[in-house]
Amino acid sequence: MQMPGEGPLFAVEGVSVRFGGVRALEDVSLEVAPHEVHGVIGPNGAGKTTLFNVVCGFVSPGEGELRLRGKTIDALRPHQLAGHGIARTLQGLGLFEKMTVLDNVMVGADRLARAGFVRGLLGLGHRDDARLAAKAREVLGELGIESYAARYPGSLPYPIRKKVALARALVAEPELLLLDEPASGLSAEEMSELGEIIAGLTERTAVMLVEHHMDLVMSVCHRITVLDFGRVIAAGTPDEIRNDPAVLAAYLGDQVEHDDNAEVHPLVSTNATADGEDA
Ligand SMILES: Nc1ncnc2c1ncn2[C@@H]1O[C@H](COP(=O)(O)OP(=O)(O)OP(=O)(O)O)[C@@H](O)[C@H]1O
Repeated sequence: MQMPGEGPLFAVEGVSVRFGGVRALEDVSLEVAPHEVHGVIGPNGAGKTTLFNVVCGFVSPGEGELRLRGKTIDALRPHQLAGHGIARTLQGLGLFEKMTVLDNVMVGADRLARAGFVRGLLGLGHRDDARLAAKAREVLGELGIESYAARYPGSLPYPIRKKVALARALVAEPELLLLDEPASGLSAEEMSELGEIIAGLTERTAVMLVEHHMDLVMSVCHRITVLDFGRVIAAGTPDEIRNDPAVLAAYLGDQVEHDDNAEVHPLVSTNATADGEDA
């Protein structure tokens, strides 16, 4: 595993994406250090989802490149993420409704064992179900949901389903975990628990967090990259971002456009940000 001080684990370098005439991303660069929680924020339409999709391999950048441990990743495809030690959760959780929670998580481990990157499972044949199940149970236990192992996702409350999706990503022991709006649909209490979970992940993985909820971003991220109209307008620690005039201007502009009556500071209250909708 890469250690701190060895340079970025992951880098986006000069990425531009156009959809027809729309410039969704323009010369975007960012670096995620090992064991860092790196937030990506920005007003509506800033390009966050497009950037997440580039990093997941769903969208090919027209220009620029992605680098993992210093090496360029060419033409990243979604199914190759696992082999690179990258796992993700999406807004639509993508759980298999006819499989138990345990089986859903085992699918994550099994898929990644085949890709040859599950560090704790290296050397396993993918038929070694007992060890996969033990590993899956261990991660469910860490997230406090082992008691749901035999249940089916459809019968569970949404916050539990979200944890199942997170367990499925974590079971692979990724070096980089990509989270797309993990707080959407959660109550304040659940969000604060999520914050604790994310903060606790850094011993084992770096996290790139795309998120609307400012309280969560400010409390868990070591560094934040701010997009506006597809460009990086600021990057730094939460304190630097909170006080950055360009960031304030971008959020205030967005807030005025979307809510003429809003009087709340856009970078300190979740009320001032739009909620992402889960599929
Ligand atoms: N498939 C697409 N085709 C055309 N334009 C697109 C497409 N996807 C995104 N865009 C445009 O690219 C820009 C960036 O969109 P994106 O969804 O990445 O922003 P975002 O920051 O995730 O927004 P939000 O916070 O509202 O989800 C917007 O102008 C959007 O309309």
